[in-house]
Amino acid sequence: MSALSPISRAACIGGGVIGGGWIARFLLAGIDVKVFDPHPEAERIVAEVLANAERAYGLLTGAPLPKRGRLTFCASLAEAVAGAEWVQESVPERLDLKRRVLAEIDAAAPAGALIGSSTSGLKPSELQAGLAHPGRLFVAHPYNPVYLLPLVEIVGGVETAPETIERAKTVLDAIGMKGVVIAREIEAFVGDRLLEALWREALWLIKDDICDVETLDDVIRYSFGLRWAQMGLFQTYRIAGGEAGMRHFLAQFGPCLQWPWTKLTDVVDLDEALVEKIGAQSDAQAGGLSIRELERIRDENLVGIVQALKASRGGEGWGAGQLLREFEQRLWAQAGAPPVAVDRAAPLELLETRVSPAWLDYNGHMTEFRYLHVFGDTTDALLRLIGVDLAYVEGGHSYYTVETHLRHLDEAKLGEALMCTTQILGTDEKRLHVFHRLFAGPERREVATGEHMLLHVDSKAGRACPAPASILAKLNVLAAAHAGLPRPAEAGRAVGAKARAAAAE
Ligand SMILES: NC(=O)C1=CN([C@@H]2O[C@H](COP(=O)(O)OP(=O)(O)OC[C@H]3O[C@@H](n4cnc5c(N)ncnc54)[C@H](O)[C@@H]3O)[C@@H](O)[C@H]2O)C=CC1
Ligand SMILES: C[N+](C)(C)CC(=O)CC(=O)[O-]
Repeated sequence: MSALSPISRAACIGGGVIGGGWIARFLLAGIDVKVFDPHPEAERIVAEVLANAERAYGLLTGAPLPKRGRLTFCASLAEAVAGAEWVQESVPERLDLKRRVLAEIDAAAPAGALIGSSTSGLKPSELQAGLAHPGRLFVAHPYNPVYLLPLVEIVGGVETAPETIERAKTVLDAIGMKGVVIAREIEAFVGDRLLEALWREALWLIKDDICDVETLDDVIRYSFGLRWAQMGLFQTYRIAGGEAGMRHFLAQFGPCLQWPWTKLTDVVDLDEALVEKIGAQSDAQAGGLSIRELERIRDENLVGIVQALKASRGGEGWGAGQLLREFEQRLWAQAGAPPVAVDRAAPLELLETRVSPAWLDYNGHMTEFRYLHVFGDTTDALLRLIGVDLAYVEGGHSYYTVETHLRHLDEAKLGEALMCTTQILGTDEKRLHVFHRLFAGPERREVATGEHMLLHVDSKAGRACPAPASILAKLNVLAAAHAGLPRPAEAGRAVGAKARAAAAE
């Protein structure tokens, strides 16, 4: 596969919550990562974050991700940054420490390397002061978990070169992230300005016993938290203004800002009593779940939300879901044909995926139409194998499925590995008759079969037509290899009538 990213080597300095997330993000984009973190348990911590990230990606997408990059832990910062094209600093949020570490990075990194800081609020101009090469330093402020949330605020300081910002954005966009360039540097940029305001107000509400932490979180997650994931603030309020939109909203609710509704500018005193109060309420709220367990629940929820957004607007996608759709399209376009032997007398192993949270129904298992989804993806893999790829489809021809027979044999549960095989039952110049078997879990239980008849079509004319010799030649190799296989006993049930009629046109 051709490279997904314009870079292939990154260094991560600091491998904690955010550094670990960056490491996973880079590795899963096929980028080799060298890490320096003096913490004695850095390798274990990173391995746990990476395991969660791989699990989340398995749930997030069935698109063919590039081969995972190589992870190396280094004994020194200089060793880690040697050869790196992007160095990401994620050490604790202290100006003196960051300046010292960034100076070391600047001295040791290759001349062309980009240097991003994960700082949540320190201005890039303060971070780059005194560096020998300040032009390549910028803030790349991500959101936790970095491997799932796509946003990175890109902030340049007074000495950052415009070309640095451009290059950073290009790399982030290529690996499925959304690099948003912040026009002017301020402390805490945009995201944390907003979050800090909410956070300050929340602390007052707890201190003043207006509610406990669980009630406060419920108020967010059952209401505006759901809205924010898909439309942010201003577009949400535009709709809340009714038919007159934003202007009416401002006229009606603007004056409230002068009322004593908020305490925003006062900072609560986080004394021992308040820290203990919040800590105890938070412990009770967690109900015994560990941080790693909470992370996995969070990740499943985020995956479900992004997938719902991917299905929005009739499948075009919206917001973070549209970004995922576009990323997956690039992955599929680069994927090429699946790496399988076409002349073996055995069903083809064309697809491996996992049961995603968004695929479950009220019975707690994979819902019925997702079986067709998986079989459809398998058919697409078969089509790419015979040369029916995106370019072929854009050229005006394709195969359309005209008849399907599904059999549901067993349940597939959340997160289970799925594997699909395909046997060619018959072909001619217009028809392609296939039989898929879907297996779940490590023991490969057969959970479904799908029998499908496809017709080669001229998509502009909307009618069946013979496939060209180049496609038929590949198809015939497969069909010949499968000709000696026993025909599945379940095949042939009421499949074929519609296709026969259409093929005869
Ligand atoms: N935790 C969060 O939600 C977010 C944090 N950030 C930013 O990311 C940065 C890191 O924060 P976290 O990952 O949360 O902190 P953390 O405490 O989880 O991780 C910091 C890591 O840096 C390592 N470290 C300390 N000194 C080092 C040095 N000299 N060289 C290399 N590694 C060193 C520590 O061993 C630790 O593993 C901060 O600037 C923070 O503001 C940004 C977005 C969100
Ligand atoms: C708390 N925080 C300031 C470190 C948070 C962030 O910077 C972004 C996030 O992930 O919420």
